Amino acid sequence: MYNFSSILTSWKDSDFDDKLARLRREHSMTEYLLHNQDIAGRVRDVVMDVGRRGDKAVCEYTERFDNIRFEPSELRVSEEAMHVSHEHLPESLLHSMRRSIENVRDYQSRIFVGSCSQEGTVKYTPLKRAGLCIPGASAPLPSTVIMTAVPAIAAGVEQIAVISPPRFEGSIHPVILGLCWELGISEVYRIGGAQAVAALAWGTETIPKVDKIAGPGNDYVQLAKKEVFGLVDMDSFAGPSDVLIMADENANPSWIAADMLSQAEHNPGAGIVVTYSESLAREVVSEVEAQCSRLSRSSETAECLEKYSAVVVVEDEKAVIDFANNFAAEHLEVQFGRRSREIAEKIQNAGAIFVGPYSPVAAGDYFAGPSHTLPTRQSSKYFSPLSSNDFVKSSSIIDFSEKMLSEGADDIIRLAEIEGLDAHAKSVKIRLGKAD
Ligand SMILES: NC(=O)c1ccc[n+]([C@@H]2O[C@H](COP(=O)([O-])OP(=O)(O)OC[C@H]3O[C@@H](n4cnc5c(N)ncnc54)[C@H](O)[C@@H]3O)[C@@H](O)[C@H]2O)c1
Ligand SMILES: N[C@H](CO)Cc1c[nH]c[nH+]1
Ligand SMILES: [Zn+2]
Repeated sequence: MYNFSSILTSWKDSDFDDKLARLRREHSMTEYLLHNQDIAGRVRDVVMDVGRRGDKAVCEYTERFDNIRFEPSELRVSEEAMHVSHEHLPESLLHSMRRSIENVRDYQSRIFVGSCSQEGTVKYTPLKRAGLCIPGASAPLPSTVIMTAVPAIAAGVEQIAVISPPRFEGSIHPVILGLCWELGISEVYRIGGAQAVAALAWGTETIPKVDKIAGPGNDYVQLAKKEVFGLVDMDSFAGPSDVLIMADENANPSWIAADMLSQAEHNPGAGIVVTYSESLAREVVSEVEAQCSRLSRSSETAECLEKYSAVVVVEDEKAVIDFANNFAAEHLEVQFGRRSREIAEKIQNAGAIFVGPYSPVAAGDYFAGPSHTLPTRQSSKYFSPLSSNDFVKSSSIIDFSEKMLSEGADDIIRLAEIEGLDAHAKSVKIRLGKAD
């Protein structure tokens, strides 16, 4: 059995401030970007090289980082392989996937701004071509296909290209392929990391350029998305997973422990609890110790608990809420029994908020409807979850009549003249017969 007593920390302990500062550093975007300039530099080199040399560079980096030698013509998965993978999906799995897809489609359609009529003010147009990153190195994540592709489909994106890193013998997990086929996506490339993001952003001889790249991934994927911003659009920084669980004294310690472990098993992943109840905190730690050893990925999960996780006891309820707003979690659980909704109302910073004891993160990861691709490293202070609204762009509409122009003419002319831009002023005057 594991001993995780070191993750417990209380405001009454002398080293509390130090432990909290370490936890904040571990999860801070600022610290991460300041101290990973070397990776960012290598990612930039890969991105630029792919821009200059296209497929040749993509194949070289795939050989270097994934140990697979491909010819450019082999990068795209054949439709035959995708069709066969779909045929082999077990009926029960396909049934669960379809229920999940329906929930996501329904939620993403309901929140889509593009379907609200804004006649005469703004025009929404779906992006034509989106590139989606599906992780596959530490663990293949088929559910991420649903959580990235269905929002794009709900927005009306015409073409979707998927990248996912090659595993042994260059294959992609068959469930990822089968699921893409189920969703009508037939353009899948078996490449990952910065080289794959760069290929989608620049376009290569065999991979057509996209308009936006979205989806989770490791440091190389996320830093490459940041690097190609401008050439294409990108979604948030969706890196290593975390959950912050706010709990009162009546919350269930074994359920909380299970939810902490479910994020820590992502490796890298973090489970953090904040409560004002010392007895609950102690029970959570014992439960984590008891449950961790029974998991199939127990040693990696234990490592993530020790490195990135914590059970924090603070003074009172207000301190719990302040901690949560400061931490800006990717996933935030509110385990305050009947008061969970009321407490959730006080939260400003969180990627997704899971309200009450029957909303584990797993419900959002697989089924509820919002995408599980969420901003990490405390970036939920300024980024939002991936959604159908990421796959639409807007054009403003200015549709003046002669009357409207003449009513605004003096102001427009004055504002243009103060900038010394006579031609701007004249373009109004000429229409109203005021030009000299
Ligand atoms: N925030 C979210 O919404 C969310 C959702 C799902 C997954 N995730 C996260 O996504 C991540 C997935 O990571 P993964 O390990 O599966 O990787 P990945 O599949 O995202 O990327 C793997 C690729 O990285 C490249 N790479 C690896 N080591 C490299 C090196 N030393 N130099 C250059 N390139 C290198 C390789 O080309 C490899 O193919 C995890 O952190 C997981 O927690 C986040
Ligand atoms: N919790 C992860 C990041 O939000 C997503 C995921 C995929 N599969 C299981 N979980
Ligand atoms: Zn998860």
